[in-house]
Amino acid sequence: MTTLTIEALSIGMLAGVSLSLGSGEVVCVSGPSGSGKSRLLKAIADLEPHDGRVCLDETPQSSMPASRWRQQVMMVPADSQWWFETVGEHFPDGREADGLAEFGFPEETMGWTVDRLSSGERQRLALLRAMAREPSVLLLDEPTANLDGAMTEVVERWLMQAIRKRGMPVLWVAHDNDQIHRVADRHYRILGSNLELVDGSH
Ligand SMILES: Nc1ncnc2c1ncn2[C@@H]1O[C@H](COP(=O)(O)OP(=O)(O)OP(=O)(O)O)[C@@H](O)[C@H]1O
Repeated sequence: MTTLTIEALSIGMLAGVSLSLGSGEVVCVSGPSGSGKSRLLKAIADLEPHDGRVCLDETPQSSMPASRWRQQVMMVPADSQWWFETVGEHFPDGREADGLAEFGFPEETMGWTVDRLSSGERQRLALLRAMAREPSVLLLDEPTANLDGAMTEVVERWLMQAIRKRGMPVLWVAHDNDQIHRVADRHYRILGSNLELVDGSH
């Protein structure tokens, strides 16, 4: 059982955000462009300085080196970063990615160079790469923004199965209400400097 607790977190325009996510729970956050969704995820991932407290179970973010925290509380940004020449070098121990075939990739994908990837391929491979590192918590920033309807549903199903099986708390930034209805256990909307619970989502 893993729990992520956020207490009185403030970053940018957002102030005093408090949230608790239980094992296998998906909490969606939506809000207008520029309202602070990505910055909220970055603060929780310890990628941006912020006020307030974030805890993984009983362990505060402030007590752990940022690199170790980020391995456990892993953010998958909308624009993923790739450092090596080939896809396979980004996967731990050269391990084959679970879900490769399901996401429509041929076996030789691990040998592909990163610079040939389309935006949708990058997005799917970034999700597989994150899951291969076995984080305790997942922070997803519009994980299907570059995918068509059919692939969005494949990726959603795969993610939901993995999230429930591994019991990961997940904060999922989304703008599509249909997707939010499909995946969210709870839905918050950013209104000004606050997160407001959307009616009927709990
Ligand atoms: N490091 C930073 N310092 C100061 N302001 C920042 C920083 N990073 C982002 N901002 C600003 O904070 C606001 C929120 O940015 P953020 O990227 O979180 O928005 P968002 O809700 O994710 O938007 P979108 O849906 O367009 O991706 C924006 O006005 C942005 O310009």
